[in-house]
Amino acid sequence: MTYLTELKQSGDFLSITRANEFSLEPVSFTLDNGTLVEVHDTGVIQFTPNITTTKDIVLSSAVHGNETAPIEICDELIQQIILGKLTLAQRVLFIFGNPKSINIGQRFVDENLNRLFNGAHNNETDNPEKVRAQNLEAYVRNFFEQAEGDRYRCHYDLHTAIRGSKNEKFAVYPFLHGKPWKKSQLQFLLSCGVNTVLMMRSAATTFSYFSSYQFGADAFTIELGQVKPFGQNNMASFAKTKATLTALISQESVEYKDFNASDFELFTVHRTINRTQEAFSFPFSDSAVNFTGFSKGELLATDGDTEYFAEVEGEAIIFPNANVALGQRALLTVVPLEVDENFI
Ligand SMILES: O=C(O)CCC(=O)N[C@@H](CCC(=O)O)C(=O)O
Ligand SMILES: [Zn+2]
Repeated sequence: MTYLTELKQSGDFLSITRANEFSLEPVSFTLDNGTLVEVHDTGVIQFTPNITTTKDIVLSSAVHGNETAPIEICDELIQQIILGKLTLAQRVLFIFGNPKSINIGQRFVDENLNRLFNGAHNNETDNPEKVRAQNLEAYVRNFFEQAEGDRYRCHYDLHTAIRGSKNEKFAVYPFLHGKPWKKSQLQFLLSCGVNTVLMMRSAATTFSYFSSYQFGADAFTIELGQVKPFGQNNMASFAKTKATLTALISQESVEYKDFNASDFELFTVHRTINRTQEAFSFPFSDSAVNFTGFSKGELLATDGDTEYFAEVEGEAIIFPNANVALGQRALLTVVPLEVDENFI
């Protein structure tokens, strides 16, 4: 096995992944502490401790290849596990989503991978991202379904945002189809340094929605800061996230700070604006940050002949991107949400 010796010695699964952009021969081996290591594919590595575990945890990064901070966090965790410096107490599946897009330093190669989940790939094979989405769905499904009994499932899909943000770290809570949001998850997020959460109000084709909807996992897209090239991330700003993830995977259980609604800024999606025309533009500059609020009646976007104006006072912009493919989301707007009876 060509890469096995290198992986055991260095723990550098990221470099092996980057050297194998589209596939990697599966291997498995056991660490001295008894943890089973299974490489399922390039960028997909599973750890199963040789003890009774209660949680199945998916940590994904590089679903967008230029979002490097999450990749660095997961790379460090994987190395620590393989080199025996971090002993796991739970089953963990790490995923580097799109290896070629890491290598070219771009959000994606042919198509945005994070719009292809939950079946949106249509089982088509016309580009590598569609193939990857199908394979990643299968790896996650196998990971969750091969563990027996009543187990806890979660999937944290780690990203960084294109723009700066008034609220530096924030999470997207996928649509739960009426099920209540969990305060315990907000406590986990707060421990990661994330105090801002957006509640989605419709189904999506994102990786986190897939795990939430299909497997009942506590799943989030987590935006940890702004996109930076490798080496330019201020890793100190991710210390709480890394420490919280480390505790999650290496402890039987984790205690978080008591829930207090005033610790959080919660938002709900007011609307989604898709780009339908080549001529799509925003009236604000590229330096306008996420969570910038607009006055009622202010122009938010122009899509061909259609102008979108803020419908409510303080309607705030999230993920504005005029360059998305036609038919895709170019802007979300959000309004504040109070903690109410929809939480357990
Ligand atoms: O900053 C941006 O414009 C995009 C950052 C990003 O990749 N966000 C995710 C959010 C996924 C979700 O809605 O759960 C994405 O757009 O895929
Ligand atoms: Zn992203």
